[in-house]
Amino acid sequence: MGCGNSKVPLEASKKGYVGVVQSLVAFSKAHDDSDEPKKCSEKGRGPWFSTGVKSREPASSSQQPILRDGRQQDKAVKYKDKFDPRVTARYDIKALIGRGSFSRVVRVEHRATRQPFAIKMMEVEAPGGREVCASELAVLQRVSHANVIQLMEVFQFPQRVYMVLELATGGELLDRVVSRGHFTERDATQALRMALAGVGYLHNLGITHRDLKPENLLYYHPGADSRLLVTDFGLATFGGTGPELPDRNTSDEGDRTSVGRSWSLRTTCGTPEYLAPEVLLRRPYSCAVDMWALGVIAYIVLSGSMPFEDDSRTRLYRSILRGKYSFHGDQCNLGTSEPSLPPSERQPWPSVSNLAKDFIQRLLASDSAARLTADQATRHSWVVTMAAGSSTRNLHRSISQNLRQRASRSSSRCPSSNASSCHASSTEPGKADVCGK
Ligand SMILES: Nc1ncnc2c1ncn2[C@@H]1O[C@H](COP(=O)(O)OP(=O)(O)OP(=O)(O)O)[C@@H](O)[C@H]1O
Repeated sequence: MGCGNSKVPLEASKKGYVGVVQSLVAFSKAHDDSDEPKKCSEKGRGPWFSTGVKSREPASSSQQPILRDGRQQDKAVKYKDKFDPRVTARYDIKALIGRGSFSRVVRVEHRATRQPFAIKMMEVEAPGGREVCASELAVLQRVSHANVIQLMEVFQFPQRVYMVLELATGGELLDRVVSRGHFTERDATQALRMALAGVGYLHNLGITHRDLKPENLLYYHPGADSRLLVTDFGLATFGGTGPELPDRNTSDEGDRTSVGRSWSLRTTCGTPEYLAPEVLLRRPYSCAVDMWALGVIAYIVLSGSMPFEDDSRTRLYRSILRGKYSFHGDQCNLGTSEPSLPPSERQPWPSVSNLAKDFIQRLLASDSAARLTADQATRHSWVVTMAAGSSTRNLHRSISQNLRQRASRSSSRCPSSNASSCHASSTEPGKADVCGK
């Protein structure tokens, strides 16, 4: 279940990782006209080799039911032809999972071990594909954490890159919220703690994700004890973490590599509803943008509605810059034509604790320097007390109702007049003049 518009892509021709796949292609052409994938047994030596299958325990086949097999399998047959035979010699393609802007993701089985994996096939030659692929690979080849999707092996050819990934079969974060019959603040903190663990790990490595949203948080398996995995590193970058740079304005037009929180990033990218104010203001920004996005995610998980939403991009950005959200409900939901629940029951916020609201407010702080870091967020009283306590207040009905209504009105979103009248200013006002330019 998705929340948000299509993403704002990486600005073209930035320095940094663009060159990685180019050099990979050049390397491949210069050294091997037969288009043979480069092999290596070790991670981290460079992007132009297969890393060899890693040994993280895959989900068992009994933990696979979420993938819808019928039509996907037919499509998989179609996509099999597009796969390089050197990949299909090793992996049996079972079903199509989904498509991204530059990618197709299929469920596969390792022919020798019968272990299930996902393969993300990326079109390197599509416009913009090179940058996205290079960013994703550069990050995936360096990470290993229980809450971050694990790269197992890579096959790289001039036109396509095949990333063999851990297979996540538990579905997206919000799908699970809806599919459960019961959802409490405690459940929310459990999910957020896992997301924070993954994001904190990335930040400690100097990586900023830049496209955190519920769709990019996948459960490893359908069981209640599943890990939650941060996925989709197409917009991720090295930088934005580490000691603050002495001169915040020295950055060139591209992102910089650096090793907490340095305001070293400049590229405007991400998904509109999740963009932090500093990104919209085109100021140098840091990994704090991920913490803002986690604030948006926390708001959605607890209410089923978006803190910032508008059909008009300009108005959406203006509300973000004004910090214009409220804990009083979502006018868009109130305005729907089939209100199967009375407004009081569509409003989870009166039932949500003040601590939870405080958590969100500290993440949705317009001043990025005041925003919680991943480590601070993990130690926030709401996360600590809810994880230890047993909150029984069931928010499920109103959250899932709101989420379903959002999904069903995706083609006819609520009138903007409603949206602009429904939010009260709650954080730093006064920045609206900057937006819409
Ligand atoms: N390792 C994985 N296991 C299971 N499903 C996955 C895995 N990786 C990606 N997916 C799913 O495959 C689909 C396509 O993912 P992909 O990352 O290629 O694109 P996207 O993020 O949906 O789109 P875009 O590239 O435009 O951001 C999504 O539904 C995603 O949840």
